[in-house]
Amino acid sequence: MLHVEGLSRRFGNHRAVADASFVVERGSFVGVIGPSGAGKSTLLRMINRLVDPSEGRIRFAGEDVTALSGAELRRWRRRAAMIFQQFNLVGRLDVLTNVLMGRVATVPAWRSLAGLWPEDDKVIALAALEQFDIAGLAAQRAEHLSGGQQQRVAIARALVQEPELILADEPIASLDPRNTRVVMDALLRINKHYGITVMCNLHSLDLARTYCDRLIGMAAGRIVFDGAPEHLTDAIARDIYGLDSEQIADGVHAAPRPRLPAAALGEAAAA
Ligand SMILES: Nc1ncnc2c1ncn2[C@@H]1O[C@H](COP(=O)(O)OP(=O)(O)OP(=O)(O)O)[C@@H](O)[C@H]1O
Repeated sequence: MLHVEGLSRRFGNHRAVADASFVVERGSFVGVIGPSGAGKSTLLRMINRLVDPSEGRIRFAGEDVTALSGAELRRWRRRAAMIFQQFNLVGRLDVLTNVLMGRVATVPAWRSLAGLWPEDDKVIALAALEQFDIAGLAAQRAEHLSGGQQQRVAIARALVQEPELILADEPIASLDPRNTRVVMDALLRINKHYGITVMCNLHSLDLARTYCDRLIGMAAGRIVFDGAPEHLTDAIARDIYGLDSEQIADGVHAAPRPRLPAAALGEAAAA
């Protein structure tokens, strides 16, 4: 179980996340919704500790995540795998090797550096690709894949980390409608088939309502809704997004800001 208690993050005088508190039950699929700039990404990044909280505490299965550093923090990032809008694959490497990167903590460094991955890990990585119908792409360079295929590779890489929690930060923001469905189905499969808890930032209310069993609504850094999708009325959605009824009916919301690849921000690719 994930406990978030009074979590805040300030950038200068601006509070990107203000006093967020909630508990996430194991095995749930939680959508974090809200307009651009609401604090969704900062919230997820704090849980993974890519961003340090200014105040508050994160606990997971009794462990104080906010207090972790060094090797303990790296271990936490394996348990809480992050999926990014821009996929964060190594384009010049083949798909199988990208997925094997998710096993990097379980093999001696010399083996991964030399590309001498244990056969067992290759089997695990291929099986993960098969889960998402892309095993046939194993030998292709990641940069030659479509966005939807790349995001499925990123999800397979997260899966082979054997995480307990997946934090997906706008995973479908760069994808067309068909690939959006394919990627959301892949996340749903991870959640339902493997029982891995998923927290997913989404701009589309329609998608959030379709895939998530709980929604956390954010506006201006604060949590303004926390409940089942069926309890998120159009009136509440209007308040969260500051939109009119027609826009809510269309499921259209402010587009996310394009993000720099996390690698460019110095973040760990599959941390
Ligand atoms: N590194 C940073 N430095 C300064 N301000 C930041 C930083 N990261 C986020 N912010 C600010 O914090 C606020 C929340 O940003 P955040 O990216 O968490 O929102 P979001 O809901 O994920 O938005 P989007 O949907 O557009 O991705 C915004 O006002 C943003 O400009």
